[in-house]
Amino acid sequence: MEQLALKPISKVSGSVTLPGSKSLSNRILLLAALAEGTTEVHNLLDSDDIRHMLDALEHMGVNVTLNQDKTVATVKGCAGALKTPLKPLFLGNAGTAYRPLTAVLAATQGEFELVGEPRMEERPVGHLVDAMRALGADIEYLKNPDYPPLRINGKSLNGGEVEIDGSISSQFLTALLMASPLFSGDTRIQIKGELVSKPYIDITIGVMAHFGVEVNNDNYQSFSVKGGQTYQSPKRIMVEGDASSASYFIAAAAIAGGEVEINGVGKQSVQGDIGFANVMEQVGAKIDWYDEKLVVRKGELKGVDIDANAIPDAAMTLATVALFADGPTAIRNIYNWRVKETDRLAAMATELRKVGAQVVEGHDFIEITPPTKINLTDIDTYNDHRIAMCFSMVAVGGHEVLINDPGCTAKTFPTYFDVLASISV
Ligand SMILES: O=C(O)C1=C[C@@H](OP(=O)(O)O)[C@@H](O)[C@H](O)C1
Ligand SMILES: C=C(OP(=O)(O)O)C(=O)O
Repeated sequence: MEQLALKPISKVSGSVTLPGSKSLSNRILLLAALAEGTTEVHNLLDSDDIRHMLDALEHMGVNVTLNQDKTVATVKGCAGALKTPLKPLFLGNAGTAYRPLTAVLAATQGEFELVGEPRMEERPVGHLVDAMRALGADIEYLKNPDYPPLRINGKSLNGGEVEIDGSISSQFLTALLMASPLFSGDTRIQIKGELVSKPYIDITIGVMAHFGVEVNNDNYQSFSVKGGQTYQSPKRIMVEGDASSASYFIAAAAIAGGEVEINGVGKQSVQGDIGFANVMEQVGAKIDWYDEKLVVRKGELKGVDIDANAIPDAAMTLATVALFADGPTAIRNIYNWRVKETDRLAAMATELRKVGAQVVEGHDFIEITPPTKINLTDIDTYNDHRIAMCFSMVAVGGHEVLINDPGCTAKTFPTYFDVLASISV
């Protein structure tokens, strides 16, 4: 297996331009494909998760052309008329492709098989399938109940009143919302349990609005969408930089200093993970906020105790920032770390202990006490892009670290280690 030896970094300084947001890219591609009209998507992310969505759309007859560096896509909308693909749609481990496609295809005439990487078969999808079945969808589990792969016999659905469990993943509600305008009648969705990762629902509602569909959100408890609508292309749409990817550069500047300008997200960001910048201000980073960029400098780093339910992805970065804080850090209300690329609570606890931290791993929290001495060790990355990127903070803190399988960053940020090198001194 490939291993990357990251040498100690004494300072980070300069400017980075973030790749496009994963969450926005895959939502926009799917709605552009379903829409009436042609959409030019700018600053699209070029990564594995997006490629899986693009391949799936292509296999269903959608015409997409990409520019040379694959950051501008021209999508000819099919006005809801996706074709039955000749083979199963392989969606890797991309939740933002798998979940929305499950709901949308269940409401589209045709037969579809949705498959993925082995880990995708361990990531639950039952809450979404339950809701879709309650609306009359014909979805079959091909291996284990509640988990991918799925066979979908798509057909016209009427909509109506439906409940969905929101306690494990917001992606199920996102998927149901995106499919709702395709139902013939109106839909009213009631949330069961406490909805997690709420800011991602704002992203969904915002993208749907760009495509001409309004969602009524009653305090994240119930949602309503009118039926019988076709998405309308906005003609041109710009993807903002990825706020989760920004977290690594915010953290790096806060730990190592120098000054880093991060282009692509700022005060105007629609992504909840921008909240990581506020958390880092609490930790001690010095941040200047502009509409679409941040400038970050080092500060004295304090341990904090936060509820990170709203920023589950960026919060992982805090777990490695914690290695350099002056006291313990607690990250709470993150049970669903366990059902993402790997069991992230267990994996982060194991790898942080290898570096020398004292760690308490709870059912839905992690507490990290910084080590007195950082050990030289190799970091297992569990095919989880974020673990690979998070542990680069060890080098940023001035200690060599060996990252196993660094190529796993291809899920959302294939050029991450090059971009980090470009600002490292
Ligand atoms: O809707 C989205 O774009 C996402 C929602 C979050 O998942 P959960 O809602 O499962 O927490 C997040 O972790 C994921 O990376 C992207
Ligand atoms: C949880 C993640 O991915 P997914 O979109 O596959 O859920 C992630 O990117 O951290």
